[in-house]
Amino acid sequence: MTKKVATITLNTAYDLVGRLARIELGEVNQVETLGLFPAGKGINVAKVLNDLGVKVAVGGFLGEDNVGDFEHLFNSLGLEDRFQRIAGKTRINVKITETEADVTDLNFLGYQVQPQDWQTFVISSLDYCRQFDIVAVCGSLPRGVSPEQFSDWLSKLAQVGVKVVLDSSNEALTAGLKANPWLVKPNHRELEAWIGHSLNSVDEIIQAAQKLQTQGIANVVISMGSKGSVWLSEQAIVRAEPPRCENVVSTVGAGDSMVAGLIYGTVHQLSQADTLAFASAVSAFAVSQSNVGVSDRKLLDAILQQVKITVIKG
Ligand SMILES: Nc1ncnc2c1ncn2[C@@H]1O[C@H](COP(=O)(O)OP(=O)(O)OP(=O)(O)O)[C@@H](O)[C@H]1O
Ligand SMILES: O=P(O)(O)OC[C@@]1(O)O[C@H](CO)[C@@H](O)[C@@H]1O
Repeated sequence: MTKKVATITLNTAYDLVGRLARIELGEVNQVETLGLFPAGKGINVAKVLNDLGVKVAVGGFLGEDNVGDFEHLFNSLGLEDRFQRIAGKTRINVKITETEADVTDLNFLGYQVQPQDWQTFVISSLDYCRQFDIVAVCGSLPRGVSPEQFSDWLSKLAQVGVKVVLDSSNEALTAGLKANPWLVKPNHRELEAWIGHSLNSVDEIIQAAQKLQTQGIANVVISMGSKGSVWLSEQAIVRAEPPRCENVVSTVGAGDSMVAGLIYGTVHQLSQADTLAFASAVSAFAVSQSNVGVSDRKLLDAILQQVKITVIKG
């Protein structure tokens, strides 16, 4: 039977994505706008899964003042809309890619979740999530949701019997880890922040990831940008190296595309190595475009052929 998938985004965002040679602080900067997208990590994961032919439901919070483009997206893709509308606006995140540099993020403030909103969310989400096999909980916490509330809800979600995939950062990641999700995907920097010191080689990254594993997390996937990723499970440690992308347009959503690829592999019962190879190809595909999604399956297959997989232990 096909596995049912939902993604939860508590802190949704409109992404305003652009590109310029170099940001001059204090000056007027002309930006080549690449798009304004209804987004947030869980929505990005859902968009990619939908392109890959996996049916997805989406939930979390949306500000009722600027909900239009989100509803248009859900309708046009046929995503099952479980979002709770609350007072206020969904935030806008500005993302600028400089030539030969990383993305600069300017994340603005959005809605504030009220205690009553959270109570309603906890009751309804724990109810509707029962019908799913995999629930991906992605992104940061909005104002009004404490790490303790998040951890408590996530523990209850795991107890419902779904496979919880967690992709978050900072205090939400630390709090979420206490709920023993089935899979986590921090990036290299997030792992450093969690462990409290820098990690300067793949070996050091694996050692730190093993500490996460011993906390009771069955699958720990660490993404390392253009250097690829490692996946530690009870069975094996696998490393994937994507091909070098010559034309990086925007790395926004690369991590979300990887999470979508990991879920795709799980849904289709691929092996650990095949799943990580597939997820690497999907995420490498993502950096060559301004938005997330898989528009060209042939190109994805071509990238997949170039992913290098190494079984480090297994
Ligand atoms: N320049 C690149 N070339 C090829 N693949 C890449 C590149 N950058 C990222 N990737 C792929 O995307 C995956 C996720 O990237 P990264 O570690 O930057 O995630 P992230 O920081 O969670 O991303 P996000 O920007 O979505 O938060 C990597 O493991 C890799 O497979
Ligand atoms: O502030 P968060 O929730 O951690 O991240 C939000 C965000 O940066 O993540 C996505 C890219 O991964 C974007 O669509 C969105 O703006």
